[in-house]
Amino acid sequence: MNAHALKIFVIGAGGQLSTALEERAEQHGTTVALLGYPELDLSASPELVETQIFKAVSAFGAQILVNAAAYTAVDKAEDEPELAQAINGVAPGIIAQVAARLSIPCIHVSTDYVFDGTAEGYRKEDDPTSPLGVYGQTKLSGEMAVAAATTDHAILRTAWVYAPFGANFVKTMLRLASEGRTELGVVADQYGCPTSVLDIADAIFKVASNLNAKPDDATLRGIFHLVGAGEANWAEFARAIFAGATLRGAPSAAVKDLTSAEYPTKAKRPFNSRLDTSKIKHIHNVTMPDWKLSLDIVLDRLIGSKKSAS
Ligand SMILES: NC(=O)C1=CN([C@@H]2O[C@H](COP(=O)(O)OP(=O)(O)OC[C@H]3O[C@@H](n4cnc5c(N)ncnc54)[C@H](OP(=O)(O)O)[C@@H]3O)[C@@H](O)[C@H]2O)C=CC1
Ligand SMILES: Cc1cn([C@H]2C[C@H](O)[C@@H](COP(=O)(O)OP(=O)(O)O[C@H]3O[C@@H](C)C(=O)[C@@H](O)[C@H]3O)O2)c(=O)[nH]c1=O
Repeated sequence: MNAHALKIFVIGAGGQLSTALEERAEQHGTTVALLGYPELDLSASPELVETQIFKAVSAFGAQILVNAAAYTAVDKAEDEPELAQAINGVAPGIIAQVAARLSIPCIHVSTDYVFDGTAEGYRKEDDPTSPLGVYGQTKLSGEMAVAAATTDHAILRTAWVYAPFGANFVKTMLRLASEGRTELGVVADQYGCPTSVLDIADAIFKVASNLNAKPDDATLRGIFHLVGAGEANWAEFARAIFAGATLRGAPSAAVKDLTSAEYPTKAKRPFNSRLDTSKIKHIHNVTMPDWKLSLDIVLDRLIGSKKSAS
């Protein structure tokens, strides 16, 4: 282990982001420790949560605290608003308070679903928020709790996250095709920016290093949008997944465009949640790859590399 490695403590284990951070820590010259469910239950009493986190983070001697845990079941959150609020709305504030007590920066991750999706174009960090459902409302409340607890924070709003592991849209599409579905109806009127969790992890290591290097630089702190370059609607995203599957000899399905009304869900989703990433590019020097290039990397890991044409 590198004695000078940046020590990063991650709240959450086994999720997409916590797994990616753990996997990529060494190549970024950092040492990562994680604390997640069931050892830590973020919905437990705030006193217990704070005590457990403080003890673990201070014992590790962390220089940065990252919150990678969240309640991410968008539809289920409509039926469990209190649980979603405890995990997404309250716990981030407790985590940020621990960071403040230890005088270390806190990196928190939020979502495009804080927007209602009615505006045109790409959303900037200070555009008005107006979440449509419980998940987005609780994530917005978490952003506010972090900002209230410490100015030494970076809140990274990402979107449409996919990974070679965990639960995500790419894996759902591949699973449905492998189960024999030959045609799938997918909504084509919700637009956003698909984002590989591997790119998010790389960006977090860079942001962590910047925050650590310049503890008094306020411009490095605040809210930043962090999504894959490019855009898609969910049907286009699905078609790209199946095109990649076909090239790799894996089962694929035809995609039929649906409207949101034709694919009813418990929670409403924004029609346009494209995020503008120029702020993180200019301030943290983070340039996110095109989501289609990153999708290739994830598909390589999930179903193997492309078969050469013979
Ligand atoms: N996934 C996406 O499409 C998007 C995610 N985000 C945000 O990115 C961040 C990372 O999300 P991602 O990794 O994809 O999410 P995952 O759902 O893959 O992981 C969430 C993690 O939080 C943990 N967790 C949930 N409840 C608790 C609890 N009560 N106590 C402790 N840990 C808990 C889960 O543990 P367990 O598995 O044991 O339940 C899991 O490790 C989150 O802040 C999310 O809101 C933003 C935009 C899009
Ligand atoms: C599986 C499936 C989904 N859909 C639609 C439903 C929805 O509008 C869209 C995406 O569905 P999902 O349920 O996979 O995605 P969803 O849970 O809405 O994804 C969101 O997760 C949270 C955590 C975030 O923060 C967001 O950025 C976003 O990634 O595709 C279809 O149209 N057909 C299908 O067969």
